[in-house]
Amino acid sequence: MRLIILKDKEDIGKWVAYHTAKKILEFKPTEDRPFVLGLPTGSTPMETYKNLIQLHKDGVVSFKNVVTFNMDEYIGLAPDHPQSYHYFMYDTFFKHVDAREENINILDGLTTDIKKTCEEYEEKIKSYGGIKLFLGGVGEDGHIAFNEPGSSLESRTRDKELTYDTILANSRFFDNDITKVPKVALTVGVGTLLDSEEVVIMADGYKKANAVHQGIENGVNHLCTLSALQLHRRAIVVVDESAAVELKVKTYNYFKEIEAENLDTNKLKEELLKLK
Ligand SMILES: N[C@@H]1[C@@H](O)[C@H](O)[C@@H](COP(=O)(O)O)O[C@@H]1O
Repeated sequence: MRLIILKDKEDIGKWVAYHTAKKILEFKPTEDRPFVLGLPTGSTPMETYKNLIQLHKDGVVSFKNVVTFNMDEYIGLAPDHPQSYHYFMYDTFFKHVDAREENINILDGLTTDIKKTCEEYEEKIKSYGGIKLFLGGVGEDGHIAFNEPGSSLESRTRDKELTYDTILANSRFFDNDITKVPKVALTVGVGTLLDSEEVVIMADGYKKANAVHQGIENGVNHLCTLSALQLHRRAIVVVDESAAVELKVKTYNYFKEIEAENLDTNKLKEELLKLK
């Protein structure tokens, strides 16, 4: 696992956007051979989307031949509900770039057949040969997507009951009223994420520091599904200084040192522009 420690959330957004655009450009996607990208919602990836949109506007990257699969969706929220992940994705990202409707995949929170919807999602991912790059955030308790503590590390796309902590944390998007937060969600599994060719998880702020510590310095454990990334061949965790405060000085120094060449976002952008 790589750990990239950057100054702040703005830098995380740049780093992850440049990294993502670089992967897309290197892949040279076409209609018949699209780049398959896994996408998250939440406040953490906002900066990444902002930077990806700018790169698109500057003519650096196109999403025309990028097929996307979103991580999760609340059960019971219609796509036009402002807090649904459908709405978030269009509002935050898709409507600002050249993504094609037929290439966008988001779990249907209004499905009447959960099992079928989840199986079809997995099948569709497979039909594209799997996900090249899955971006994600992390919950305060270390969950990735909606894989709450205790999720099987082999789990696939399914419905998942949300913990009280997650409901409480997400109530900030629902007028701080926990009764308005859906109690169940559809989510890709830990196994689904681990099957991706590369996974990049972002975390910023002190509230995520414990999750980062548990996920990186402790053993693989279903109580912190972020830690499952230790089993992944190509996992990158990108954090800011605040989210790194609970790491041991030794761990912090080690990753700062071995990644020293890879922390300069201006340099990353220059490298990206050379690929254009
Ligand atoms: N299902 C989402 C996760 O995918 C996200 O990583 C987490 C953190 O959200 P935020 O980035 O807003 O802190 O929230 C929700 O639980």
